Amino acid sequence: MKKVGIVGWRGMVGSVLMERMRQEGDFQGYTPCFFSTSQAGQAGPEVNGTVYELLDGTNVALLADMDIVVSCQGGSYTGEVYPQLMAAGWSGYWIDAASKLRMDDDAIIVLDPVNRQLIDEGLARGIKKYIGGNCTVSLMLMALGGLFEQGWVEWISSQTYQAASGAGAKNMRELVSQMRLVGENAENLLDDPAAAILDLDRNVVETLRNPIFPVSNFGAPLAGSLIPWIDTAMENGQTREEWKGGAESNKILGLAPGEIPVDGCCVRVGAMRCHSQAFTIKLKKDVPLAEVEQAVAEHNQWVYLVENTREQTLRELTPARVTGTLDIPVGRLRKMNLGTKYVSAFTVGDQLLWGAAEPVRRMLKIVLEYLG
Ligand SMILES: NC(=O)C1=CN([C@@H]2O[C@H](COP(=O)(O)OP(=O)(O)OC[C@H]3O[C@@H](n4cnc5c(N)ncnc54)[C@H](OP(=O)(O)O)[C@@H]3O)[C@@H](O)[C@H]2O)C=CC1
Ligand SMILES: N[C@@H](CC(=O)OP(=O)(O)O)C(=O)O
Repeated sequence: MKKVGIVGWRGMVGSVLMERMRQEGDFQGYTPCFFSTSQAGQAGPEVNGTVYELLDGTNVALLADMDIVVSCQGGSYTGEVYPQLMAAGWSGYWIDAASKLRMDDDAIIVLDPVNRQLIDEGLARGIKKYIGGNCTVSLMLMALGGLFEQGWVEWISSQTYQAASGAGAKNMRELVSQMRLVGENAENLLDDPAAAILDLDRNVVETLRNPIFPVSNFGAPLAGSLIPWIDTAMENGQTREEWKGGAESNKILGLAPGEIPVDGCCVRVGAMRCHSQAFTIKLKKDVPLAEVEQAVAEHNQWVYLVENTREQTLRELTPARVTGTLDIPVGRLRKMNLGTKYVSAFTVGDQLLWGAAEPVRRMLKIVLEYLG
């Protein structure tokens, strides 16, 4: 029996991974071992009737005993532990949700509905590092994979509307705390239908600007506001999140760096765990809209078209509708006034599912199948 070490299983991404693995009956055909960096020796998760004792996630000798390690523990953990495993001569498979190793030459960014061929070639070539992509990138490629597959895309500009979950569990709590405070402070004015709307507005703004408003995680109000900055600064004025759009998309598609330019502005909004994106797509030729729609809709079993009407958009194309599902709706699809080669589209996806846990879960199955 192969041994699979799972690190980070109780974190936010790891919990979604565990949930999906249970739903899909994935815990069979191998011996799972659960690791923790802070709870070694304590009782871990119960799987198929067995409660697993937690192993020390910092113990390289224990990790080196695994055939496959799946980590949702984060980039600093990977940065500390992976080099030690390599130095110890470990030759197992490392599957990771963190960005740390993504751009390594000997790593493949995994999104199998889009790049299964690259993954299979990698396995055959003896590649051992398989890393989940950035959430906005994975969700964009799940949505627009059909257009890339056709070779129609000249460039893409993406404007993102990213959920609090992308910044972590504490940030999700902070967003809801902010919402609560706004609601509590406005309660009397809200309950009085005769209250002047500008008084209500002033009340909300005063709450947002109050020095005691909880912003220690985001650094600024998100409820009733937005934050047009995600991740660190790059030298060229992009944020790292914006840089990932171009760098990771081309790598996932097996293209040369920058072959298809992807750039835009990444913005944090007050959604809980669904990232949304508006795309301006420049096609290489004037493809009729019906063919664009067909290519998008036929690419994978999770993507589907939302009719470009108010009714269908409000019903299908919102974080509230999509959250907690693997659905990848694509709507607002139309030719733009900019010219016949320009297409506009909008998509929503759960950033903890296709954006983080699902590609990793599926990759574990692919490696296990490969190893037989
Ligand atoms: N959040 C996201 O949207 C995405 C995250 N990722 C990657 O995944 C990594 C993990 O992210 P995320 O899941 O948000 O991280 P979390 O902070 O939720 O969890 C990481 C680890 O923190 C420890 N921990 C400490 N206290 C608690 C607690 N009360 N509940 C649960 N875990 C606790 C656990 O490790 P231990 O048992 O060892 O103490 C856990 O595995 C990120 O660093 C990022 O690299 C990738 C894509 C998207
Ligand atoms: N940066 C993403 C979440 C994330 O963890 O991305 P990455 O896996 O590229 O570090 C966000 O804030 O929405």
